[in-house]
Amino acid sequence: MQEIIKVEHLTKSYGKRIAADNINLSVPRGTVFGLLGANGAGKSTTMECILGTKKADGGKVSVLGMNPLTDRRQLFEKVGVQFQEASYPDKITVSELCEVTASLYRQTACPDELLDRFGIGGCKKSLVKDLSGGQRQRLFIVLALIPDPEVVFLDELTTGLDAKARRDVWKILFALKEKGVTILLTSHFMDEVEVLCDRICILRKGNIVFSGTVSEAVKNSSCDKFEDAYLWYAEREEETNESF
Ligand SMILES: Nc1ncnc2c1ncn2[C@@H]1O[C@H](COP(=O)(O)OP(=O)(O)OP(=O)(O)O)[C@@H](O)[C@H]1O
Repeated sequence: MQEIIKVEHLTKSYGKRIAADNINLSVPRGTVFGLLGANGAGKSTTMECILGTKKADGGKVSVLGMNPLTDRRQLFEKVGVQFQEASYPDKITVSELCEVTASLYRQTACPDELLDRFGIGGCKKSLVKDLSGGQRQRLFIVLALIPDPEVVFLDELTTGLDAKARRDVWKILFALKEKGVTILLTSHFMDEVEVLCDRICILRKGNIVFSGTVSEAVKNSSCDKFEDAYLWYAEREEETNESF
C-alpha cells in the first residue's frame, strides 16, 4: 500500500518547550489516521510541521512523495486543510468565501454541491460571521474539500457540531475514504475516533505513547473501553502526580 504521509524523527520546540519529540508515523492511501492527545500534547504542532506551515527543527516529512517545505506549490493543489480557527474578511458571504478559495486552485470540486452535502446550502448568501458555530465548522470542512484533495488534514474535526451533524460528517468522510482520499485528523471525541480511524497515535507532552489500531490500544492497556484506554495512555503521568 502506498504511503501518502511519512514522518521520520520529527522534532519541534518553542524555546525550551519540546512540542514534538522524535515523531514517526506513516499513513497509507485511503486510510484515516487519528492524531490524539490532551490539550497541549503537540497535535497541532505535528500537523503543521507535516503541512510545512511550521518548520520542524529536525526530521523528515513527506506528503504524496513531496517535501512540504520545498514542494509547497505542487502540494497545495492536492491537499485540503481545515484548521481549528481561520481568518476571513468581516463582510464576506459563504458563497464569496467559497469562490475565493476555489480561485486559488487549478481544479476544484463544486462548492455548491459541497455546501448542500454539508447541510449549509441555504446559507450561501449569509455573512460567514453570522453563521452559528456549527455551521461555521461545517463551512471550514467544505473549504478543505474545495481543492478536491488527495489528502485532507482536519484539526478538531467535529468540535461544536451537534450529534446529527457529527454523524453526517462521518458519512462524508467514509465516502471520501471510499474514493481513496487519505485523511489525517485530530479529535477529542473517542467515539468518533473509534468509528473513523484505521490507525491512531496518542501523544503525551510531544512524545508518542501509543501507535496502532483502536483495538490494539484497548488490548495493550488495562482497560475494557477505548475512551478509558485513551485516558490511560494520555493522562497516566498526570494521574500519578495527582495522587501524591
Ligand atoms: N507558537 C507557540 N509558541 C510557544 N509555544 C507554543 C506555540 N504553539 C504551541 N505551543 C506549545 O506547544 C505545546 C503543544 O501545543 P499544540 O498546540 O501543538 O498542542 P495540541 O495537542 O494541538 O493542543 P490542543 O488540543 O489544545 O489544540 C503546548 O505546550 C503549547 O503551549
